[in-house]
Amino acid sequence: MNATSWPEARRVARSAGHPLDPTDVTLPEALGATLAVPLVALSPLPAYDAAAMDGYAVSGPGPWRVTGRVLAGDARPVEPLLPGTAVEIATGALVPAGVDAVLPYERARSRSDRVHGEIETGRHIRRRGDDCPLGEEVLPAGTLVTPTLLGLAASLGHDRLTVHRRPRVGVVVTGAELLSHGLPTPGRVRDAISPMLPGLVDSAGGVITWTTRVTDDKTALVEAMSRPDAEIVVVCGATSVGAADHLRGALEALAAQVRVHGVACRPGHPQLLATLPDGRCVVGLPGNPYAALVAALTLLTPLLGRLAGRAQRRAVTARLVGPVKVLDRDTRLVPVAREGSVVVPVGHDRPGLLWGAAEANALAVVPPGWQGAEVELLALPDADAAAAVAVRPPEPESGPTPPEVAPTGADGPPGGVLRLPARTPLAVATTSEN
Ligand SMILES: Nc1nc2c(c(=O)[nH]1)N[C@H]1C(S)=C(S)[C@@H](COP(=O)(O)OP(=O)(O)OC[C@H]3O[C@@H](n4cnc5c(N)ncnc54)[C@H](O)[C@@H]3O)O[C@H]1N2
Ligand code: MOO
Repeated sequence: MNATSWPEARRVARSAGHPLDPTDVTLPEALGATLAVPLVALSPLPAYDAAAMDGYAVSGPGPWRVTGRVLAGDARPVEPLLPGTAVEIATGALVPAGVDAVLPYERARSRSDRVHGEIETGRHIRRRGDDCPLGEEVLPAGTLVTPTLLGLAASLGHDRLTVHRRPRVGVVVTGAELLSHGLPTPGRVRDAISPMLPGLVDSAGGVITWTTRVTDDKTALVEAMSRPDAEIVVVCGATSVGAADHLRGALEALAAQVRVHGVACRPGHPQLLATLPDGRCVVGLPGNPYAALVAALTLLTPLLGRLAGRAQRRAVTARLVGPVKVLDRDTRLVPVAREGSVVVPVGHDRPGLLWGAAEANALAVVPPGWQGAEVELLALPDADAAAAVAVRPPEPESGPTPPEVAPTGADGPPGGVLRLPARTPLAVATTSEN
């Protein structure tokens, strides 16, 4: 196997597709997608001269005679103020013409209908367009739509946003030994990859539209991968060279162009990336769950980010402190936790074990022969990100709850394809692609 270097693998993944078509969606639907056009101010901000404090809007030198009251939301036109007069005004209310300043209640002394105080011309008035002029390009295309961006878009007068369509991901889970629930038994293990994929895919800008489990059989794998309704097919397991590992054979049968044929990294060595003749991409994740996570962050999230139209982010780096086994030829991906200004390895990072990664904030990228202190970090979607949540519309059901696959794979339906239930609506993490 001629393994691609880790940085090159990510570059190839990022360039293996193009941003998907723009689509117009409501603000809530846009959360987690990427702006396909710049966010423009449809209104100046503020949209009108507005009071910034509760108090008196005054005209000319004081003392002032109070002639009325303007509250926020008052739509009736207010007469221009004459010098020597004032109106009581609420924060956010439209400031009448002729006003020189707003005098906050705390600074005002009032006697009968007269008000006294010191003013500074222009003080406590937010002038129309002061914060943002009409037509300003506020954020560029390629910006991730976050909860904050939705608030800003609403302030600027948007009801809908033009975003890139989210890339659809189909998942093919291989492995006759896999259980989808209950305790592991001799020869049987729990499928640990499918549960982590929806969050990873969502946080990178995509959406899983179907999940299928296949027995260890090349024809079944070819059939599952031929489903056209996803831009990316993720195959879990079957990447290696064992008697039951049919991914490479299936790709050959499908006349796929393999672009990454193994990556010089540990774990995650056998991961691969291929393009099918119709343009769909296939990402092969090794069966060992931590290796699958590494491969997802190496190949899948950059590809998703590209298809989702996300601008590429600058690498985040940190000083790595603690024992790390550095390899001669391979990049190591090490789960780390932040401790003050540095990151430290958390351990528990064998290829089959997600314990360390589940404790970590990020994976540190330790290049071959590394001697330095700084490392690149790949952020892991975390609870904070998951809390910035949108509930996506339910995805199409992909069939009834499946039976478990028998160890021999012989009890599956004709063609060996078993359906897994579609995932339920998901808490969406909005971290960017790494
Ligand atoms: N002769 C060689 N054998 C192996 C090599 C190699 O280079 N030469 N590479 C090893 C490495 S590294 C990895 S990683 C694995 C990759 O294996 P596959 O992608 O073919 O996956 P499987 O063989 O199906 O499974 C490997 C391992 O992972 C468990 N598994 C599979 N799927 C899941 C899942 N969804 N959830 C939890 N665990 C899963 C499976 O039971 C096996 O234990 O190959 C090595 N071998
Ligand atoms: O490198 Mo494998 O990808 O260790 O588990």
